[in-house]
Amino acid sequence: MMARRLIPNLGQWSSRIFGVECDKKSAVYFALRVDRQADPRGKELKQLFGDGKAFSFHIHCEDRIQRSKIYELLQDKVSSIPSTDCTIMDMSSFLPNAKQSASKGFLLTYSSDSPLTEKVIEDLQQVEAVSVCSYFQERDGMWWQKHLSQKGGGSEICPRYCITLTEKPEVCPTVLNIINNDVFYSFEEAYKVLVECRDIIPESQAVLNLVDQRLDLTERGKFPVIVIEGLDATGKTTLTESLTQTVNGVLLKSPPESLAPLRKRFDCEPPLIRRAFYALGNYITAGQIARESSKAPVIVDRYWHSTAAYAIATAVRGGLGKLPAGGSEVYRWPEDLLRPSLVLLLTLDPAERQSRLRGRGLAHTREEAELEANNLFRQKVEEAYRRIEDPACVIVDASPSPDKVLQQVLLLIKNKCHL
Ligand SMILES: Nc1nc2c(ncn2[C@H]2C[C@H](O)[C@@H](COP(=O)(O)OP(=O)(O)OP(=O)(O)O)O2)c(=O)[nH]1
Ligand SMILES: Nc1ncnc2c1ncn2[C@@H]1O[C@H](COP(=O)(O)OP(=O)(O)O)[C@@H](O)[C@H]1O
Repeated sequence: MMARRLIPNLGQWSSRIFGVECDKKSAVYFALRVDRQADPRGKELKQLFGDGKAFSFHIHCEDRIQRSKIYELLQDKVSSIPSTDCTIMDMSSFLPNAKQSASKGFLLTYSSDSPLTEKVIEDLQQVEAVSVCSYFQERDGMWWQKHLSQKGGGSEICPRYCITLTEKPEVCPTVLNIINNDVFYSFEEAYKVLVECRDIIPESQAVLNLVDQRLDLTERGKFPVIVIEGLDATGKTTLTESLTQTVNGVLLKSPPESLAPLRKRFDCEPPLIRRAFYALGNYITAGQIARESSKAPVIVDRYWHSTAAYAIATAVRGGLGKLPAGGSEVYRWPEDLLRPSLVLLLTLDPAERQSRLRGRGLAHTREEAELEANNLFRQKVEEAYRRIEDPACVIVDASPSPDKVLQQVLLLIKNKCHL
């Protein structure tokens, strides 16, 4: 007997809002409606759902670790359909109160019959935590959302709800999702994620042990703390090493060496887990910065800007215009994380960076590969870097020779940190 799918009751759904990111520029929002009056504004829904078939997939799972794993499965499944057969759009479902983050999913529309698409829909209906809905318009002009239950075994329960266009919510669902799901704004929030995934990722306990042994110092010492940020192959390693020697400083990096053996394991996890790992790396490094900056200048190779910029650029689908505007709360520095004296962002034109990357060797991580394959992702990372505040990055042109870049940086440090 197939386990009965938990179809959310109307109470939970009656006020749900669905946001569909239709393309790089716009989104359509609709909500379930209790009354059943035809909605003359249905033409946007007609455009959204098209003349063919339309299905949405959402995850209903209380456990956020499981939810993040199932979302990756869902993403793999829907992206296995050739784009010639269908249109896939990001869809989020959320309750109007701004505190609750959205449940991420997809809207799939297609006109001509495609066995592969039908197979994917069939397969996803078998995944208990995935809620599959179809969308159709009746002769009276009303649009309906119908929940599809698993085939076979349980009896067909197919509740359906009227839907109607609704206004764009005050807080965009993707921003809701970023906070403490993709980017962590406190130590406790990141720590909780690793505790929750101990059962499925045994290495989490090793990370938690290292984090528990961290230096719980949060105050910067009397010497300057300079963070060097930038995309891969902009020259961070070269500059941090020469700069550390020149100022007789201490070189640190995030994630710290102690987490290096575990990094590969967490780099292949969903964003929720991977970012919590990197966030905890920043807190370990912060303790080391606090200790070392009481004795000498500290140079850091990547820190919170990298964690936030890569996370935001990954979480926000679509173009640069979809990034949260400057000043958004997603760009704010965690209150409990040691702030550096100065953050320098090395920038380089793509062609020069490519040639340095070739000179250095192949990309190692999935993220580095993504950076090279996806110009838009790279632009979003760079733009997210620039929008992070308190402290904001100071832009450095990294195209001159290593020595000239070093001289430029020494001047900046002298002016800004009186070193
Ligand atoms: N360090 C660090 N890297 C992150 C984070 N989030 C994503 N990444 C990405 C950035 C890079 O594409 C990739 C490799 O990071 P790193 O630059 O730290 O590693 P790698 O040993 O290649 O050092 P290098 O590129 O030579 O500075 O991981 C984060 O929070 N911290
Ligand atoms: N200012 C520079 N001019 C030319 N080549 C550079 C410069 N800085 C670094 N490189 C070279 O570019 C490659 C990447 O430099 P690296 O310091 O490893 O960058 P990152 O740490 O940002 O990935 C290396 O082969 C390095 O020798």
